[in-house]
Amino acid sequence: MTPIIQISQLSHCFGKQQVLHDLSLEIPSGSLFGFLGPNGSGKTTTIRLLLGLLKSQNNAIRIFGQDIRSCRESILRRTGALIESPALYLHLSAHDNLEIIRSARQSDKRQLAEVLEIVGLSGQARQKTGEYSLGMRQRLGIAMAMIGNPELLILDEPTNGLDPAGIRQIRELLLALCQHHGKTVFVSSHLLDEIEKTVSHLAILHDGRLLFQGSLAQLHEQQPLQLAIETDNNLHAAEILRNANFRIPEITQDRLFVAVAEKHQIDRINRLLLEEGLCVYELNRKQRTLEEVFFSMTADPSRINL
Ligand SMILES: Nc1ncnc2c1ncn2[C@@H]1O[C@H](COP(=O)(O)OP(=O)(O)OP(=O)(O)O)[C@@H](O)[C@H]1O
Repeated sequence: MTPIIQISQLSHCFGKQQVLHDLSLEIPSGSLFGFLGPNGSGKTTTIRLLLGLLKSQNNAIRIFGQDIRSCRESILRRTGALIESPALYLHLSAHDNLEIIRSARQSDKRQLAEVLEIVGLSGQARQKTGEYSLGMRQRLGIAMAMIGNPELLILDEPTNGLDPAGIRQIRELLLALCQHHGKTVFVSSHLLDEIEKTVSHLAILHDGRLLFQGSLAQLHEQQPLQLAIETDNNLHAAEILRNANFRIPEITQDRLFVAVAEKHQIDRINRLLLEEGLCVYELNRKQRTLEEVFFSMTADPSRINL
């Protein structure tokens, strides 16, 4: 896939504070790309640089193959954005808020009904946005970003402050935008569960440095394999495996977890336990959640070999 956004060695300083360090990223066209990082890691700064709201200090950002510094206008015509919360006229309806943007962008009037339908607000289109819930406002913000039918949507923390139902609606909306409406969606978030359920690709940022970029599958492949084992005597099983030089990171009441480097060790573990007369009830690969991976990376980024 051709990258729709290419960032190469992007650095940024606010005064003497360097907040981005040589950030290089490629966002594949058609992807739902999650941009993850703890508070203050530089996500919003990156997004503001992508949109030309901050001037990049080196020649590092290309979107649709064009340089943001020299082609900002033509890039923004093909890009919709939502940074945190949408700026709404609260005394106006959703329809009228959208109409202001539509007329400024001189896009087709039929788009209003279309975007309202996509974000599930057709029924409340004439209601004042001051009466909208936070989730409805965020969905309207995404509808606003879609006016002009942009190929690329850049959304900064669109689920911030939402309840679980609101988060789920945004998640379904982002998936639909990508899968059914052909958009590339670049979304920042610190909600790891959400990212794991939604994105096809992701990048992890920490203190302005990139720790990982790639697909979710690649991220999981890089993680050490662990086996969850249940036997009729887990303590004895742990002792047998330790004696055979296996590392046991964790024992819970009903399982022990064993670190394995290669697939064939699983067979060896099984044989060792059976030879010692243990009953093996379960032998299962344990996949670390994104949350576990994220915290292990951000707790000690130097350990990650990317
Ligand atoms: N306008 C500014 N002037 C000075 N420093 C800033 C400015 N904007 C951001 N920073 C600093 O840059 C760093 C990165 O901030 P940024 O908002 O990009 O992080 P973030 O990952 O988006 O965090 P959050 O999840 O809290 O929004 C922080 O240390 C922040 O204090």
